[in-house]
Amino acid sequence: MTVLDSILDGVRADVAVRESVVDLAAVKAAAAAAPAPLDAAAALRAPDIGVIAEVKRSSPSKGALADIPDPAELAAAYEAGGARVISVLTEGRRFGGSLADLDAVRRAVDIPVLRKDFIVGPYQIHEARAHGADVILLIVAALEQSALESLIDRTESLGMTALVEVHTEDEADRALAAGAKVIGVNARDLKTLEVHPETFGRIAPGLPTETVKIAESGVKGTADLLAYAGAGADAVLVGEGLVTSGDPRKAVADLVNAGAHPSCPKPSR
Ligand SMILES: O=P(O)(O)OC[C@@H](O)[C@@H](O)c1c[nH]c2ccccc12
Repeated sequence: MTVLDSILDGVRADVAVRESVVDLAAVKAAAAAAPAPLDAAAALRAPDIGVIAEVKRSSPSKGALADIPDPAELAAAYEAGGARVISVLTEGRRFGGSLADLDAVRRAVDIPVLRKDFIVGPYQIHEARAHGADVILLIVAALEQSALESLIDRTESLGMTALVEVHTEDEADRALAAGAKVIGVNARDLKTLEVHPETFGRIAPGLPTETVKIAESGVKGTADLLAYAGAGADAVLVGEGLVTSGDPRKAVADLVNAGAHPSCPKPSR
């Protein structure tokens, strides 16, 4: 059993518990009553390299990264530093996140918010919307093709953006076949937890020009952002490098400024 499989087992158990308290009909009604979603795809397509800044307490590979007693304060610092989107991990068992974190961040910022979790079915998508998310993550390695397609459709029908995560060329082909418009290449293989920074440069050039391309994981500083930009990234998704920085506003601003500098390669759109 891979790490991903064991995470998914825990997620399914947790979703079943939540659904026994708030059923699908109720969560759909809450989603329908939420304020309209923001257009995250447009934000990510804007000129220069975008930064998606993540609220991340711990990870299966590194254990505890940061306490983050006040996720709203951290998210506000990210926004002030120029982040385009805030990513909030809501998986509890391995990443120490929660829907309460998502709520707190949603209240604290005016930019799009990504619910970062292991989505296994439609319930979590309506739940994400009900808690104010504008973007959700769909991990190709965790989903059958038919489920991937229907979850992308469900996301878009709620006015949200699906960030479809891939690790290999085959997964990228599956993402495109399922209709993904925003693709994240995760340098961390969720089956082995190893980071391979060259993965983005291998996969991104094969994606259509119009696809929004996000480089995920392993960004510690501006050199990493510049390398991903050179390989065609529209945006980078950064967790550990920000939560462990001591000054998250400055850490984001340094990345944003590097991505806006004339010497930084620009997205080819
Ligand atoms: O902390 P890092 O190396 O900057 O990585 C952030 C992000 O890419 C990572 O948290 C991530 C990418 N895809 C995921 C899927 C689930 C959980 C976490 C992730």
